[in-house]
Amino acid sequence: MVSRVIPVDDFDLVIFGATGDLARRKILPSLFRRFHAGQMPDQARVIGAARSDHDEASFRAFVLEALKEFARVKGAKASDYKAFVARLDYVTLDARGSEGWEALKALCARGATRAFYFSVGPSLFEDLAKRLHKYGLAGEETRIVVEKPFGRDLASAKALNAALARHFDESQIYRIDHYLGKETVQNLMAVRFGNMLFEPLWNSQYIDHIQVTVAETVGVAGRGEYYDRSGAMRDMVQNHLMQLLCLIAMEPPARFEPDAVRDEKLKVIRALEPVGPKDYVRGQYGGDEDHASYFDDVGDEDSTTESFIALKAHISNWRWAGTPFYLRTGKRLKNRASEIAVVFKDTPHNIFGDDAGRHRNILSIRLQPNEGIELGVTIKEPGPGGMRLIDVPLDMSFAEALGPDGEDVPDAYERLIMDVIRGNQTLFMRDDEVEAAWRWTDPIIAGWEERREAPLPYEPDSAGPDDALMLMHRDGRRWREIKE
Ligand SMILES: NC(=O)C1=CN([C@@H]2O[C@H](COP(=O)(O)OP(=O)(O)OC[C@H]3O[C@@H](n4cnc5c(N)ncnc54)[C@H](OP(=O)(O)O)[C@@H]3O)[C@@H](O)[C@H]2O)C=CC1
Ligand SMILES: O=C1O[C@H](COP(=O)(O)O)[C@@H](O)[C@H](O)[C@H]1O
Repeated sequence: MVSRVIPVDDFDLVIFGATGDLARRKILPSLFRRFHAGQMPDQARVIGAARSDHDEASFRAFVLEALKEFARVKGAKASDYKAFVARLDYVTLDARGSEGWEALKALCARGATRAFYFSVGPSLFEDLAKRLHKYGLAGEETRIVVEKPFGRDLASAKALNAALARHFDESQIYRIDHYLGKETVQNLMAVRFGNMLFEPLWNSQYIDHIQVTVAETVGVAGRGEYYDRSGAMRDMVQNHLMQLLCLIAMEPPARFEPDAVRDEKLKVIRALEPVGPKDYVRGQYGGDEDHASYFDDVGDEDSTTESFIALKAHISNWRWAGTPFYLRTGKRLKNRASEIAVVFKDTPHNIFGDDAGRHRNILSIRLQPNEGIELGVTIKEPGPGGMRLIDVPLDMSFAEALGPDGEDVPDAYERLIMDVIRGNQTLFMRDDEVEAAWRWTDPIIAGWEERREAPLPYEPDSAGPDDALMLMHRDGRRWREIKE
């Protein structure tokens, strides 16, 4: 089965920060993949903008190098790469000054769909918005894409929302959370709302608990300065894990449309109960002969920033009262594995007796690697040996479902950038959603800061601090293994 390519309108996409890490690793390779898939209209252009001095030719050469490193596209020929970079322009521009803006305006004068991707540090977001307005580039046809972090607390997020709102309507602002662009995450909605099978059981009457794990093997080297000011709570929980929790917990929206979906997500965030110190565990990775410690990576041995967090959240509403959501994420863990596990309750009565063995149904939604969805179902062990029960997976791996041409699942940025061009905000966060997420997160962080809590050390290549295991053990539950 080959995935369908839905054409988009002609566009000019300006990438502010086109020489930066995100542009090289994600944005430009994703655009190339869409180009190679035939989704970029003939006239569509990508315009890089940054302070670095490039002319068109040197920028194209720079992008070619980035694509060689980061865009592995099956079947792409040298001529495809060349044809793609022929669509690129470059403007040397300072977000804080006047250099380059008239040239950018001239390049954007042709009336195609126009999007500006703010792939620069957040301290420049307001400068960019102001100048887009000043140079007449903020008209209603314009869309802006804003990268994370969107604030570091409620106050800064509100200030940023207000600054953008001075120049753009909310319908023009695309706050990106790349987790929403992941194929499996969108499939979570398809599975929930496209099947009769799950939704009747999707509540605290049938679901014992939910686990969300986003485990990374990488440390914070290279991003230490940013990370040490953020920590796992701000870097991952407030945004990515929160979005996953919303999609699992929300009520069915009336339609798969931006405000219908975002209204439902907002209700979930607003229904989250406060989390006290007994319900979270923070950790920080140590080092060994093969790995630098967190202290080494950030260059500060007094840092109390967490590189791991596990917490138990409750949603106070009819659907979820009594079903805990356990979330954990961390760096330098034993495997890179992200999964949502929906653990159903035991059957109300065991007709087979204790000796037969008993298994719970677990719906596992694997975000990465090996994207797919697996449902653990209890069956009889084959053979004449009596009624022994075993757990077998009903497995839907996306690579298989997509067929030989679709083995590499599209990158989240591919989907999200095309949604910007299509003008579809469904998978982007609205201002009130981001603020509500900070409103829940802030007191948790303020609590540990007031109590001057230091994170617990954990071994590299482990599952995090042992206390994180206890968070579930004391409830008579356990984390699923972090395995690739
Ligand atoms: N890298 C990643 O994996 C991720 C990044 N993000 C977010 O994306 C954004 C970009 O991150 P990243 O690419 O890593 O950052 P980098 O520091 O690698 O790149 C920053 C870019 O901004 C440009 N820039 C800096 N100052 C100015 C200025 N005054 N005027 C115009 N351009 C300027 C730089 O180019 P020059 O010096 O030539 O001007 C460069 O192209 C940040 O908000 C980050 O938080 C979010 C998720 C993941
Ligand atoms: O936004 C971020 O996400 C990455 C993890 O993204 P993934 O798609 O590789 O799961 C994380 O490493 C980074 O710290 C964070 O800023």
